Amino acid sequence: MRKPIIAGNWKMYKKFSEAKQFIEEVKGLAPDADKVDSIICAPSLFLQPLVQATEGSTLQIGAQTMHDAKEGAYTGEVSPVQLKDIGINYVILGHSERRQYFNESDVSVNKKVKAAYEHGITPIMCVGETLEQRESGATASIVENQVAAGVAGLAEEQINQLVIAYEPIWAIGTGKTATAEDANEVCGVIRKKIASLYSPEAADQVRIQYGGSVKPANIEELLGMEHIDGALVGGASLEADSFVKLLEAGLHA
Ligand SMILES: O=C[C@H](O)COP(=O)(O)O
Repeated sequence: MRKPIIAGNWKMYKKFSEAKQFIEEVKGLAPDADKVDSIICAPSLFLQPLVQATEGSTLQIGAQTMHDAKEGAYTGEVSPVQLKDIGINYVILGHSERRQYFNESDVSVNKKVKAAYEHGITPIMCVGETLEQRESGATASIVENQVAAGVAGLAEEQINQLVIAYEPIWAIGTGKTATAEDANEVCGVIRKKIASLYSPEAADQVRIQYGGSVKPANIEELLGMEHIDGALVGGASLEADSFVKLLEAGLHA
């Protein structure tokens, strides 16, 4: 049985005062860490104070991106060493917004995934198809290729720790959710790809989240699916009440 992982992705939302207020409201309500992994991926600017604010809580703070180099002349970037040093254990990599607006490619995502492992940070590696790709029947091949490129060169014991987020781009922030069956089917494709690249055991361990307009009203159905082990949530992670409901759904998955 794979432990559910519910991660909020705040993207570039919230002022610091709002972020702190949210953490104060949620930190005592996150489930036991042995039952659900509960994570908020906050803007880089807020990471260190939010890590401090969650000390002693099962709510963890994650990052939304990082550079693959451990240090260097990369103005504006944050390194895996810097993240680990302040207590960050999760990082979202290859989110479709990073691929679309910041030129991230399968190759750069793969470098970042490897760098995250080198520094003891668990990657949440995002994959997903556009509407055009879905309509042309290319979803499975697109997602399989993204997965294969993203994990290239990783050892099987690293794969066991991996989190993959399947986020159909057309469902992000649009209010359109993939049906639970469709989401499960693609998550199943991902699991099968991991089995073919590594082993059935690795495929059984890897955790796969669904992301794209997840909210309290639909999370239970999604988490009830065979291949969906969690959710990566944007909009519905911004309000404390709503995020707590998502965490509770993880507890009952
Ligand atoms: O990382 C989260 C996803 O982009 C989903 O965002 P959303 O829940 O607002 O659709």
